[in-house]
Amino acid sequence: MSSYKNLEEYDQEVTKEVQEKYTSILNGIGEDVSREGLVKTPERAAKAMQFLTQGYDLDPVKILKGAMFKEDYDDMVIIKDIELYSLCEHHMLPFFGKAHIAYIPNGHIVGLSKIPRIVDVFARRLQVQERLTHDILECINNTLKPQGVAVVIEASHMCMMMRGVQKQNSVTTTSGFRGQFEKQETRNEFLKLISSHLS
Ligand SMILES: Nc1nc2c(ncn2[C@@H]2O[C@H](COP(=O)(O)OP(=O)(O)OP(=O)(O)O)[C@@H](O)[C@H]2O)c(=O)[nH]1
Ligand SMILES: [Zn+2]
Repeated sequence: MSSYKNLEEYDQEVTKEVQEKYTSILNGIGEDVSREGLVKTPERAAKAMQFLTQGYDLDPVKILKGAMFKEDYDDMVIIKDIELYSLCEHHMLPFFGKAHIAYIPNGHIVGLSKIPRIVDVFARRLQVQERLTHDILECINNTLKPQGVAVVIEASHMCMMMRGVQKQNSVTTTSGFRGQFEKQETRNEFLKLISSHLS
């Protein structure tokens, strides 16, 4: 089964190559790479970047297929408030927030933890929020083949907070709906349930 990378699992050649680039970046911004605090920074940054982009090496279909169980339950299953951290592909700065995901089974349910796992698989890549939303949506739709699937993501983008327009409070919401969730009634039930505070 796919799992997250341990530090010792980083590809040494990739680490070395990326590390050299980070040394150039530090030099480029006028830093002294030989000062104590920075000596190991290029290596740390190279490993951090590999961690944050490890989703390219993971197979979300395999993750879902590894825990699909035959079950007749055919009501809505919602996993809400799944925290996510990704990197915007325009600035390589973080965007972060929550995903709310629902599906209506069609003969098979999926192990609950696999939904947040596939969120991480797609979030740990260079992304835009819209594509991240659709990647998750299509993966569940094509693999689980449910009666319907819905994905809502609410996120804050550091590239809009720390730089650029410098807006601290704006939240971007993206959504995608397939199957039964294309019907207004089902979609509204889902939206009502994710905005309630039952939990
Ligand atoms: N649609 C979308 N845009 C994003 C996302 N993340 C960052 N962006 C935007 O990507 C755009 C890139 O625009 P550019 O004008 O090429 O870059 P820029 O000069 O750095 O733009 P500013 O951020 O406005 O300073 C910006 O408007 C960002 O806000 C995302 O997930 N989705
Ligand atoms: Zn950005």
